[in-house]
Amino acid sequence: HPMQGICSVECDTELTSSSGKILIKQGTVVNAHHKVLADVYIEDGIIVSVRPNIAVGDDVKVIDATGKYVMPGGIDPHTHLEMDFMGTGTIDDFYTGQAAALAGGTTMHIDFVIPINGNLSAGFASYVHKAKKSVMDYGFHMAITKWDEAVSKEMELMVKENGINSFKFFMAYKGALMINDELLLHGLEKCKSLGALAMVHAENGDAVAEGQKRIFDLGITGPEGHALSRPPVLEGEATARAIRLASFINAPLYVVHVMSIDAMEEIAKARKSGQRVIGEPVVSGLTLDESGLWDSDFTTAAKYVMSPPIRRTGHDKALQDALATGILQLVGTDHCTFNSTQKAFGYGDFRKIPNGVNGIEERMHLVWETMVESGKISVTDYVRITSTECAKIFNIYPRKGAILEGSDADIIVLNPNASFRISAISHHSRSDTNVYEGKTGKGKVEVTISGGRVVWEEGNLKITSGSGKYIKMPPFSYLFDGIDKADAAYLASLRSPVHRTGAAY
Ligand SMILES: NC(=O)NCCC(=O)O
Ligand SMILES: [Zn+2]
Ligand SMILES: [Zn+2]
Repeated sequence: HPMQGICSVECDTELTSSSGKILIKQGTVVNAHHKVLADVYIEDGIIVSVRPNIAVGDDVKVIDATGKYVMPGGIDPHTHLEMDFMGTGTIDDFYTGQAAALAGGTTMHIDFVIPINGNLSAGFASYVHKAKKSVMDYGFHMAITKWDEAVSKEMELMVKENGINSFKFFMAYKGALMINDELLLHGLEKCKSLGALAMVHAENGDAVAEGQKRIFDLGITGPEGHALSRPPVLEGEATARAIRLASFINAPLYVVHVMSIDAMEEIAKARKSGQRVIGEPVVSGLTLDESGLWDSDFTTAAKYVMSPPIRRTGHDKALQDALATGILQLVGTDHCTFNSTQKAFGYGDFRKIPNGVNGIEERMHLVWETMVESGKISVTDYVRITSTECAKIFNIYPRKGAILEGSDADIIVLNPNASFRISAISHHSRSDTNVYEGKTGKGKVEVTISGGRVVWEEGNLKITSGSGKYIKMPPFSYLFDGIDKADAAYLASLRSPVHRTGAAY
């Protein structure tokens, strides 16, 4: 049964509730650009009105948000639900993963379609099937794992017909998902021509394989070997290489799961020079350090294995500061959950521990605690880095990522005076562990509204399998504005070499 492993969930089989009328009263409505004391009125899944003192009839459900923040639901740009990976499959599917998301205030996520034997259409069809049980809205990125004419043609199809506007290139996972520089160059060219965003997992996969052998041969076989075998320098190198190749092509670039100072500084340097590079830190990198990997208990240590690895203390604070100052732009989770039985596949050989950690349920609370409660950023910036910026980058703003008239009614009510506590006992993921076990903080998502339905209230989930919609994401986001002009200026400048323009020069 799909409810298995989900705590306090009530099945709502009546889809009629989707056309409910809701009034959220007296809250502080926060958008990325502005916050204001106002009411929000919702009908048929859409925000109809945002202004003070909205009067309504008895048929409207009223939510009192006095003293609370009313914000766009979170959008998680980076998840892996029901993904086949490292000889097993992630334990959260589109039902349990999304249930967890809604309980934590996230109302949309973008998952990575993995092609089947390099075939994009087959991969897409398989993810369409997996996502049938969705309980909230979702979009897709797609990984590119090989290159030929068919792949190039299919990328076009994915963008023009299937609503995909971003492709991920894995520079690591040698012998599995990894691509080489030649493929990355082809991919960048193709992405640019389609108005699709190229994303990279930036680690030097050849060096990682060498590092793994070196550490294993030294007799270090436990989870700590994972961190030792792929140090920050390998993330910095690949990030720099991807950035330079993107500059050579003059294509925008999105670096996923930025885990180290080394990678972050490459992004900072490129952005300072005017290059369009987006950096996505993830909650694990922002709030954890590698000490868990040294736990003497294998099950505890193995749960922290993800790639790039969670780093030594210091990287976390530097990533927080980079996020606060705009060097990094939005926060993901890389939710890629395996239970302790799956993690145990790597007992005695850290190279076989399935890579990935949880976070889809915890992101909104942990970012609030780490960034807002700590005084590092404003409430409006919180909305920007958890929702609005993602909607803009993937070209679905202001349908998503805003509380504006006409936007989708994906909304959370956060009580800044209540507190949260994270535990595998009470979380909604199917996993039996949680890398944030025991973390507490101020700020609690008390209500989640998804597509105009109240799905999370008073600690209860009320969700309907199949109610989530696939959100098609159109190409040519703001990141592509002016790219053609820069290209034209570069071409013209070739005639007078001393005046050559372009980031690569
Ligand atoms: N990050 C990780 O360890 N697992 C998910 C796959 C990826 O994003 O690289
Ligand atoms: Zn990755
Ligand atoms: Zn990932």
